[in-house]
Amino acid sequence: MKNINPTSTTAWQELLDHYKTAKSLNLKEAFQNNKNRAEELTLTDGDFHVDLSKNLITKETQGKLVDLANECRLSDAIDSYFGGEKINATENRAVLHTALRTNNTDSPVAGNISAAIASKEKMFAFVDAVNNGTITAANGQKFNTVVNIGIGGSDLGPVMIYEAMQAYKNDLTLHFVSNVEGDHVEEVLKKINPETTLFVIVSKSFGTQETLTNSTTIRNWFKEKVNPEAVAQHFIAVSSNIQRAVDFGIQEENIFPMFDWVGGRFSLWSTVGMSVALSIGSKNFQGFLDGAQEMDTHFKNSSFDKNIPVQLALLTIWYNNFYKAQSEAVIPYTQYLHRLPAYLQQAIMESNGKSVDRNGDRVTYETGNVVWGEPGTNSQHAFFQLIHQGTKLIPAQFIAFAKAKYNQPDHHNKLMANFFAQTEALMNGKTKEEALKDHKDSGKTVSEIEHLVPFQVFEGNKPTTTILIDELTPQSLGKLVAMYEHKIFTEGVIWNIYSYDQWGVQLGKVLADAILTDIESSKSDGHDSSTNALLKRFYSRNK
Ligand SMILES: O=P(O)(O)OC[C@H]1O[C@H](O)[C@H](O)[C@@H](O)[C@@H]1O
Repeated sequence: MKNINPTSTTAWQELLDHYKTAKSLNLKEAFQNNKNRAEELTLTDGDFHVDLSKNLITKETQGKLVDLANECRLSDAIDSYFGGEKINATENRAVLHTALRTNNTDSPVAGNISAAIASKEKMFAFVDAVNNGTITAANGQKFNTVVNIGIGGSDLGPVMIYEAMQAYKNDLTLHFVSNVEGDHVEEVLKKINPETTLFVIVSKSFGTQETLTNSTTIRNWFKEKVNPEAVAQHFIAVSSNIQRAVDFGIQEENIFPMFDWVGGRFSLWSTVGMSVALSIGSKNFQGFLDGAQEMDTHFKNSSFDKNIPVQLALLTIWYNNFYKAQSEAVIPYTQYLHRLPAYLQQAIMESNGKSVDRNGDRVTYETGNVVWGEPGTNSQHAFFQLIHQGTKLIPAQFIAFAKAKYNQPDHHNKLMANFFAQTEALMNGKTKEEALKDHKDSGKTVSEIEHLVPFQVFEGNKPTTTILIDELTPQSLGKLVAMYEHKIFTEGVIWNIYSYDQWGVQLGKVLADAILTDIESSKSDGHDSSTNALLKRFYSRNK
């Protein structure tokens, strides 16, 4: 991939100029002045309807942002991405999570795709056998519980999908143990019957402290509760480090390989999805992969002005680098997606939280957007106040599904009414006149009204993107997640950073190990005075 500093492009300079006038865009007026605005700024792909028109852009802005993508050679970068070039240059690896969801082996990465298919088939054979009772617990009973032991990409994706796919799950109950906190593991062990539980240890490296600590504790507990011989039937592993998994005591046939060309935070399509596949069945898991493939095709083949991930990424660049927005919100209007923001936090912030460009130089512009969110309508009763009336610009993506899973029209209509009302209200705000009107016949005095009105005026003009999808299914969920993956990729290309390493996380691991050695010998004098005092306090109170 070419190393192009985005700020040195002509398009960037033009965007800087354009911003001087564009920043006074008033959305309400823009809609009044252009009856076709919604149509002109809406993108569709099958069941996805993505309305960008309530954003602080015009067709001209969009054109200039597309020029930026072209100058940054996004097209070549997409070819390198799907073509298996080692775009994760600092780790000398290709980035091929897209190879996990295609059956088309007529591709420059046919070898990777064939390996992915073989590994998926092994996973599906196991999933089907557990689901139909061919593979059983050591006592011959059907497994009724699965515990996924993993962290980061080996946890957040599977949890998010499991929660999202509740309407598709079978009678297996899943639990997730991720945090190294002993209390987390204890709380899960309290709820399960080891005799009918399958434990899935998920660790790409099989070297992550939290996962190995939890796995060891659970295995010891299991040996005591059941018997040591039964470990072979009750513990399986997903890893790219087969040897370490074997050394841990997992039978080789129960190790499901993953590949070094799939990054942890993009691995939910691989055998990392084992627990989820067990719970929704292989057919639904295949639907999830198929949906992602639909988005891959859309991303590869659509012109940039009609390309959903590209346009979403360009909006992020526009707000982040020109409006200087600090964060963006993702608000799914369904409880099923309550873990989507947490999942996206890793995918987005671990990928693009970088301050060094591809030449190894410190960037001179903002990268990596902060992302956060919670489901609507709950979040309306929590942090929406700040989006409506705070001082910060928080562009928000609103996601909803036209069709609900259960026939509760009263609920669904109310949910959707809120969904539409919020983006409209964020855009329109409330003028002084409108606020005054609300007090008509209120019985309040003029001075009481005048005192209140300034607090009840909303500036409006708050940007939102509406993503309206037909229905939450394995297919549409896969498509949605892939949409964000390609958005992340596009941002990384334009920011000229490496999106697929995470050296900052490694540093945290090393430092924790050093302090652990101190804690194990009750040492509290090797650090700064704050850390030394905190260690002392911990020793004295942990009794
Ligand atoms: O799957 P593992 O090798 O155990 O890694 C788990 C996690 O470790 C680190 O936190 C990485 O930054 C994550 O990207 C990864 O998902």
